[in-house]
Order: sequence, then C-alpha cells, then structure tokens
Amino acid sequence: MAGFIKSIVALVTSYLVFWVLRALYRLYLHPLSRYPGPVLAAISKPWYHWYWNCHHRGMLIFEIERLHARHGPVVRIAPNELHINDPEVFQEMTRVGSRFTKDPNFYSFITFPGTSIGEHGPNAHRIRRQVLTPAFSAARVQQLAPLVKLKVDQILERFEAFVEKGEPVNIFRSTKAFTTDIISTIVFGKPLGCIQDPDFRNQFIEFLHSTFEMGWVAPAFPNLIRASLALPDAIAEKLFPIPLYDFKKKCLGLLNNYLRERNVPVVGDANGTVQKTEFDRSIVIDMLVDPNSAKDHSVLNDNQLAEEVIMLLSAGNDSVSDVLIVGIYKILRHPDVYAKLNDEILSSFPNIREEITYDKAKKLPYLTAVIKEVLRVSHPLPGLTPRVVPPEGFKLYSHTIPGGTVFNTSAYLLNRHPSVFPHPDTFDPSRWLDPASAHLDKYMTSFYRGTRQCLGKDVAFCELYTFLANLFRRFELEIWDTTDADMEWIDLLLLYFPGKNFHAKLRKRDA
Ligand code: HEM
Repeated sequence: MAGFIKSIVALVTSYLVFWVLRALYRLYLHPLSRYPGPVLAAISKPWYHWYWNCHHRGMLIFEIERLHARHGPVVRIAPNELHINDPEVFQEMTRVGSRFTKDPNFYSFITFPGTSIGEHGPNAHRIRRQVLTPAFSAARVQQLAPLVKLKVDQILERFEAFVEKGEPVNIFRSTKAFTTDIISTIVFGKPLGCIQDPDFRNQFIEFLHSTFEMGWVAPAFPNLIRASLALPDAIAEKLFPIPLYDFKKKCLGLLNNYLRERNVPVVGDANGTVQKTEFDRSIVIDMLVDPNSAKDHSVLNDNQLAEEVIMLLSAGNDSVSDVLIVGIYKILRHPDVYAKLNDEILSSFPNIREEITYDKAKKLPYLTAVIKEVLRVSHPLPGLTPRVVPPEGFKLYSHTIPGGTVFNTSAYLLNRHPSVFPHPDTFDPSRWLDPASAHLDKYMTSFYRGTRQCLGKDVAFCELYTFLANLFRRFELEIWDTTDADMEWIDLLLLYFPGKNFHAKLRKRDA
C-alpha cells in the first residue's frame, strides 16, 4: 500500500514539475513569448478560455477587445495562439492562394469533422464545396427566389393575424421560423413547418441553442471531447447529454424519408400522379449521394449525410434570422433610417399589391446600404475563427511567425475597426453610399473571405432583401416592450441574446 501511495505521489510530483517547466518555457522561451497578453493565456489555453467563456459565459470576445485596446493589434490568447485585429493582416490571410487552413483543434469540436464547415484539409474541403456549390450558387438562388418570396408571404400573413388581434409579434421567434422553413426546404425538400406553428415554435433552434450552451466547453477541453467521441454513441449520449444527438436521429429519419421517396411519384389528382414541385427536390442531398457530382467525391454514408445536413441547417438558420432581428431593431431605433427606408420602398412600389421580388428589391440603393450596415453590426458569428499559419511561416510586421501557430480574427472587431469604418459604433447606412466607399465591401468580414467564405451568402441576401422590402412595404412597425439591454448579446459561437425576445407592434398599411 505504501509503495502504491509513493508511486502516486511520484506521478503527481512529476506532472507538477512538468507543468511548471512547461509554463516557464511558454512564458519566456516560446516563439510567441514576445507578444503581450495575460499570463494565464500564455500558460494554459483550457483554463483561460474556460474562465472567460464558461465561467463568464461568452465573454472572451469582450476581454479580447479590452486586450487590443491596451496592447495594440496583436495579443496572445493561448500558448500557441495570437489574436490579430488588423484588417490588412486579415486581407493577407484570406487572399487568393493563401495557405492558411482552419484549425482542426477548434473546428473538429464545434462542428462535425469532414463537413463543409468542419473540414480543415484544403483538398477534402475543395471537393465538398464543389459538390455543394450548385445548391447555393447565384444561379440557383434565382430559382430559389420564388420559394423565399412564398415564405415571406406566409410569414407576413401570420403577422396580419397578430395585427387583427391587436397583439405584438415576436420578431425573434418569427424570423427564426422563417429561416428554418427556408433552409429545411432547401436541404430536405420540405419545410419543418415552423411558420404555421401558433407560437412559431422551432424544435431545431431549441436543439441548436441548448447545444451552444455547451459550445465553449469543447474548444476549451478538446481532450475531454476527443475521449467522448471515441465512445459508442449510446454511452456518449448518457455521459454528455448533448441535445444534438436527438436532433441527429430526427435528421436521419427525414433523410431516409427523402431518399425513399425521391423517385416515387406522388399519387394525387384524378389523372394519376401529381408532378412534384421543384422545391420538393433537395439538390443538397442529391449531389451528396451522387458519386459523379465532383471528381474524387465519395458518396456519404447515412451518418456523414446527417452530419452535413445538420451543419447546413445550423449555418443557414440562426445566421440570417439574427441579422433580421438585429437589423429590424436597429432600423426602428433610428427614426431617420426608418423614415428614409420607408420613403424609398413606398415610392418604388406605390401599389401595395405589386409583388416585390428579390430582383426588384435588390435594385434599391438605400435598402442595399441598410442591409450592408446591418450585416456589419450584426456579425452572426462574432468571435474566433482560428486559422493555422502555413508551414513556411508568416511575416507579421517585423517578425516571422512559425508555421503551425494559430491566428484568430473576429468579425465583431474587424467590422468595427476604426481605420476602415470611422465611428464604428454608429449605425450609419449612408457610409455605404459614399462614392469613396467602394472599398468597404472587401473589409466586411461577416461572411468571412477567401476559400472559406460563407457558401450561403447569396441565399442570405435573397432572404434579407425579400423579407425586409416586403415587411416595410406592408406594415408600419414600432418596438414593443424591448430595450437595448434585451438586445445585448454574448458569444456562444453564434450570437446569443440572454434577454427578453424582441417584439414589435405592427400596423397594416392600407395603400
Ligand atoms: C447572414 C447570414 C450568414 C452569415 C453572416 C454567415 C457567415 C458565415 C461565416 C462567417 C462563415 C465562415 C465560418 C468559419 O470560418 O468558421 C460561414 C461559412 C459557411 N456558411 Fe454561412 N453565413 C450566413 C448564412 C448562411 C446560409 C443561409 C447558409 C446555407 C444556406 C450558409 C452556409 C455556410 C456554409 C456551408 C459555410 C462553410 C463554407 C466553407 O467553409 O466552405 N451560411 N458562414
């Protein structure tokens, strides 16, 4: 027994000595030791990130903002990681031909590895992106525009019912119902039916949000999660009751239905069969299960298919609805912007019965400026997007940073960098209308840039233009029982609003 205790003591002592020596190395001899930042960050990523993102829920991004204010554009936020707040360095990291890659230690734990968003290897990513591009390309969005318009009409019809009852509309829930029904139609060939739910209930968003409650645990303690992933699903589910496991089962069911039904004609009217509409088909799934959809593409098994589908549903859902939520609130909080936007929409579409399509809406210059400004200030993925420095290293100002170092940037900070966006905290759509502002687009980082830029950008624009133009044409709006404090967010990988849901009171326009 005494021998056993001695061995344990020796083991613990060796580990402590190792830990202290490693901490000293990281503080004084590591290639990043010249960079400023907290001591805890330099010696231990897990505990530093746990402290700011788990203990102080979702606050690391604000602490990083304070560190940049104190130390300048480069701060050390982990032993091997820097956070860079310099728009020109970001341009360089994302330029054509850049060899920066996604950090697998982050993306393998917040996403499913191997999916469009999670894959870090440039080759595997290129193949997956090629497979999925036809489902999200600008040409495909032209075909999807009528679907988006249909969903806008359905949600605005629901809004009319609220107006008739004299009740405020829950903008938070209703916009999430809208985006969920669109992305589920794109991905599964059928909507999840949230727009029609009396309270806009949305099981997917509930799953997603409870998963993101645990979001930062994974990147803070990757070894713990790695161990859990190695366990069989049934045991992992018990140990880590992540709601996404349930959702994955539901997705597998929907996928199997789709695959079973996709070639079966629907029996319908007296003539025999009813032609399926174009939107009953999921180009996403069709391409993923087609071995010829890209060179070297291997057909996905059910599990991989469910994981890709979950990633697409997540990517295309909260992001657009958060832009709408922040956007509608900001517009209503700025009466000058609201008045100008109304003027433009009402004068462009004097007849209330005129169909406002995506093509028509995107020609409006002020609406375009409002959407860009809303995207700038809403940044649905506000925080870390870590990238690995290529093996040859990277010249950062006067020093070469070794390959394998991780560079983090954040849309929340880059979109508000005063060198590009003067008075960054002012909501000012007119900054996008200035003839001297043509360069601003390339500094907008809400969709990221380069080869890992958002694949759903065109779908997002179609939803934003169609929804906002029709909403403001058909209704007058005012904020109801919601304050700036309710709109404060924290960073749980996606924006998360701990306050009350944003509500608005609507009045129908007669003409
Ligand atoms: C306003 C709405 C949106 C914003 C602000 C947004 C933002 C982003 C950002 C910042 C990334 C890069 C993430 C990273 O590097 O960690 C990304 C990637 C991605 N987004 Fe979006 N997104 C939006 C809407 C959508 C929609 C509607 C879809 C799908 C229909 C979508 C699908 C994707 C996919 C598949 C990727 C991975 C692309 C790749 O790595 O090749 N997104 N998005």
